[in-house]
Amino acid sequence: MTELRTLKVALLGCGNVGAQVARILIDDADALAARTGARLELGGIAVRNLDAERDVDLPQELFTTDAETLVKDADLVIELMGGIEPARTLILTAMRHGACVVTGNKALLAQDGPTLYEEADKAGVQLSYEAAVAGAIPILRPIRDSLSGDRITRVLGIVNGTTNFILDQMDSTGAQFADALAEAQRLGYAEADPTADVEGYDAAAKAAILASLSFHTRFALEDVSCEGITAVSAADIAAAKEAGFVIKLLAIAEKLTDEDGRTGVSVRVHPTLLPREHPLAAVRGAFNAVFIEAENAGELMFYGQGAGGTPTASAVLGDLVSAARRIVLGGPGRTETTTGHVPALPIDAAITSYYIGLDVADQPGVLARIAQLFAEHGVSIEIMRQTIHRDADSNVESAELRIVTHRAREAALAATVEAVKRLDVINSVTSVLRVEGV
Ligand SMILES: NC(=O)C1=CN([C@@H]2O[C@H](COP(=O)(O)OP(=O)(O)OC[C@H]3O[C@@H](n4cnc5c(N)ncnc54)[C@H](O)[C@@H]3O)[C@@H](O)[C@H]2O)C=CC1
Ligand SMILES: N[C@@H](CC=O)C(=O)O
Ligand code: NA
Repeated sequence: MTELRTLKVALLGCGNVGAQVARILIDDADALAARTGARLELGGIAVRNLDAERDVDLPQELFTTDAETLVKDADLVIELMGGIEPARTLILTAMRHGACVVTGNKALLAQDGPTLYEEADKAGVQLSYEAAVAGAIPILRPIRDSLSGDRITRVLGIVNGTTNFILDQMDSTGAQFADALAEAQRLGYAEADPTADVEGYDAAAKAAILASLSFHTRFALEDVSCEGITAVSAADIAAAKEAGFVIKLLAIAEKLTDEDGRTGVSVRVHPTLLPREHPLAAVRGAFNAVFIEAENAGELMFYGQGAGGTPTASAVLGDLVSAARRIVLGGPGRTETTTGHVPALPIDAAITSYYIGLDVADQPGVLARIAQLFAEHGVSIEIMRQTIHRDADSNVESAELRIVTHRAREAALAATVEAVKRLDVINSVTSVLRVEGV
């Protein structure tokens, strides 16, 4: 049998994902070599603290605090430190020294992707990041390769495991937000700073990557309209449940034409009501799922574990083997194309439905006045439900109104809500959430 060549792998970071990647590289070395056509030798692991406790038992001699020397001497570099610096500089150094890079760092890609893609092109190396979006789910490669002969029109997905876990726990067990978040952190789903998860920034970074690959145009974080789940209350979840909906944090990227006839892409992240029978409503715990609509393929759905050390390591290893195979064959291949030039549209151009909860005075004519305001703004009502409450002490009656609208422009919906707030019969607007799938 011919001797296989050896490719040197440098690993940066040994946390939730990095430790699992190191374990698989060592335990499955023979199988990986057979699939790659080269031996993938783990040359070193850059860490901050040589003596830190790790999830996995790894040979101590692999650890180093000198990440720079490690990347300069590698054929393949895996960046799993997270954050912007020093990850950015180390990736650039690795590529300038001829190494292909695999990363899961969506925050860095969303902030400074173009610099990294340009450097990869210039250096003739591959930059792969399947782990950065929806963890283990193969989603970027299908968009980039399998669908490269089609035109994607819409991407809709649950791409953050932590927030899906929290919303699911609140929906199914009545858990408090803080307890559900602590459990997600314990299970290794949450980012080092969970603000990125609960405020929607992590999903927004993934939405920017999905939109860029789907529409062949570079979209940055600032092109994404972003709303997290911190304002979603237990009352919102209970009201949604009673009306037959579930609340999910969705990332949406879709091609639209705005009121001026300009075609662009609306990229957004926000809590969304979905009918309980919608396929995305069945995505539980930290699982992720992404729907893609393409002109010729029609509807496609990708489902699996979107977070956690071991599942995410699977995506990293897939990228590593693919990059190593290309080295063996000679040539980096093409990692992304930016041939399109579609603008990012503001949130006002989005077309969606709204769920609106109102606390109103129980007087004759109130419903008619509210319905008239909706009609004046060109927003049609699909469902209107009223529940009467009587305060036992004061004996005063008030009414709780729940309205679901038909699809309309976001700008018209927002203007309707503002006008409703000004009506003297409105005590308060208790919730405003977007609805998909009706
Ligand atoms: N945990 C998950 O489910 C997923 C994580 N990711 C991404 O993968 C990357 C890694 O995530 P985790 O493993 O969860 O993070 P983590 O926080 O568990 O691990 C990062 C490790 O890198 C080390 N590190 C940070 N700066 C360093 C430096 N300057 N030099 C040496 N070591 C350094 C930290 O000490 C830590 O051990 C992040 O970019 C994250 O966004 C992507 C998909 C899923
Ligand atoms: N914090 C992220 C990890 C994966 O990207 C999540 O919860 O989905
Ligand atoms: Na993925």
